[in-house]
Parts: sequence; structure tokens; C-alpha cells
Amino acid sequence: MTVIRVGTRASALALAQTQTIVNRIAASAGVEVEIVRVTTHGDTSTEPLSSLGGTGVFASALREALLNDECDVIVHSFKDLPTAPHPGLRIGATPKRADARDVLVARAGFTLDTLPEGARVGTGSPRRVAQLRERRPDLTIVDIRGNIDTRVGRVAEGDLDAVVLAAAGLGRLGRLDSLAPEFLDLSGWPTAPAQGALAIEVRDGKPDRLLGVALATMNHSSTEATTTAERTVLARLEAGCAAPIGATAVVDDGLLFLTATVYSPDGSRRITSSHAATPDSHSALHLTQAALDVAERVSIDLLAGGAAEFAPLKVTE
Ligand SMILES: NCc1[nH]cc(CCC(=O)O)c1CC(=O)O
Repeated sequence: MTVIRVGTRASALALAQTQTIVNRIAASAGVEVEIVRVTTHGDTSTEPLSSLGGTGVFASALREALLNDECDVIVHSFKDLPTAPHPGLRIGATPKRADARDVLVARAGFTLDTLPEGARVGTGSPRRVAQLRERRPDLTIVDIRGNIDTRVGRVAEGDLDAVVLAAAGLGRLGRLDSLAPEFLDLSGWPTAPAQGALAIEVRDGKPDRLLGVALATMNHSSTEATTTAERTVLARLEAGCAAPIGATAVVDDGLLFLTATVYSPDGSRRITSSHAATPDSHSALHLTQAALDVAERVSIDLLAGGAAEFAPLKVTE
């Protein structure tokens, strides 16, 4: 029996998403799966996200465990993963993405449009702050941290009127049905690059044969292409995961379509660019090439339109 050790953060969300991956690996013939819990600074700190050193606060402890051979694969929320490749590691698989949308969880069935004037809305994400300010300049935005239960709890307790969260996170915790939130359409409310997707990271080099088979089976080529397109814009703009950027790529009927928006922090300015490419075929290689092409064209537009002048794009890692 080959034992595959899966490293994960210990939060409820991380454990839920790791479990879906564990189940898929365990379905492969001849392998046994073990879960290795790793505690990260991002989990234990209550400081604002921006003061923790930008991107990678969640990823680095996991990566250390992988490099130290304490586990064989690690599972990341893809949107929390810095775009710079990590020496000695590579992304071994990108499974099929869940819902990429944000949702508004509000008290008393309010929606973004019907929230009372001056209502208190919680988020810790600069992108969501900019989007909220653009759409509803009258709202009082409250900087919040903490896991999904904590954030939703602040609405239930009456401390906040609403919070904005990723649909995928609530979905993985089985909370979408009971909360019945408002889904914010991607066309008007683009979300973080790779939101809703997971990335399976492995050590560089040839994996164990059975691990290789499991990774290949799990990979979803459209998700690989769309997340590559979205994250390439982030990399090209030298932006971190906390930058006010929304990006949405889809593969539809053989066409790869990417749109990205950069916001000023106060929501008063924005620039959007969209491009599409037709991959020569459905092969993963052509899809990836198309993803890089559209990302390049979108990035050039955004920079030419002055995105770097009105948005804080250089976030150090
Ligand atoms: N920023 C934290 C984070 N990282 C990943 C998710 C869950 C959604 C996903 O996997 O994309 C969340 C919660 C949220 O943004 O509400």
C-alpha cells in the first residue's frame, strides 16, 4: 500500500476542502491517505490581513511541511496562494472549481440594494471594500477577520448588518442552504483570481507513480486554464492577494474569455478589460497558451489605462 500524506491547515474550511481531496485520492487504486494538520501564523493571528505581510501567510507553513517531507501533497485555497512559484514545489493538480461568486449574508433578508442607509457591512478584503464603496458609498464598512463562522456570527449577533463572503467557502461548510445569501453576479462583482478553486501542491520532480495517477485524475483542464489566466494578470500587475482586483475567466464552447477589473481603494475609480482567445484544440497545452495570451492582453490594457496609478498594486510578500 502506498501512503499519501495530505497536509492541510486545521481550520474548519481547510479541513472541509481537504476532505474532498482526500476522498478523491483515496478512490485511486492502491493508496491509503493520511491527513497531516499544520498550524499557520495566518490562522492564529487576529491582526488585520494587511499587516501580516501580504500574501502567503497561510501558505508558508504548509510549504515548509511539504519541503521537509512531513507530507506528500498540500491543499491550498488557490486564491490565497502567491503567484510566484515556490522553489522546489509545483502545482500538481487544479481540481474542478466550485462557485467563484461572492455572497452577501445579511440580517432580515436585506440585499446589497435594500440594506438601510449607513448599514454596517463587514469584510477584510480590499477588493470587497472597493466594490462595496463603489456600489453603496453610504455603507459603513467594518474591517473584520476570523473564520467563516465568526464572520457570519457577527450578523446573527446583530453587531453587523451584513458580511460579504465567498460562496465556495460557505458551500464547503454546508452553510449555503440555511443562510440563503444573496449571490453577487460575477459580471458586476468579479471576485479574486482563482476564487472557488483549490490547488494541490507537490514537491518538484517526478512524483510516486500512484500519486502521479491520482493528481492526473483530479486535474480539471478548464479550471487549470481559467485560474492560470486570472492569476497571470495578478502576477503581471505585481499585485498580491490583498490587491483590489477582480478577475473572472471562463471556458465556454471552446472559447476562453477573461475579464479583469482594478479598483481604487475608495471605489471611486475602476478600469476593466476583457479579451477572448480560441485555443487550437481542447488540449491542456493549447488552453494554457490561450490563458497566457488573454492574460497578457488584459494586463497591457489595465496598465495602459493607469491601473498602477490609482490602485496599490505592489504588495510585498
Ligand atoms: N480570504 C479567505 C478565504 N480563502 C478562501 C476562502 C474560501 C473561498 C475560496 O476557496 O475561494 C476564503 C473565505 C472568503 O473569502 O470568504
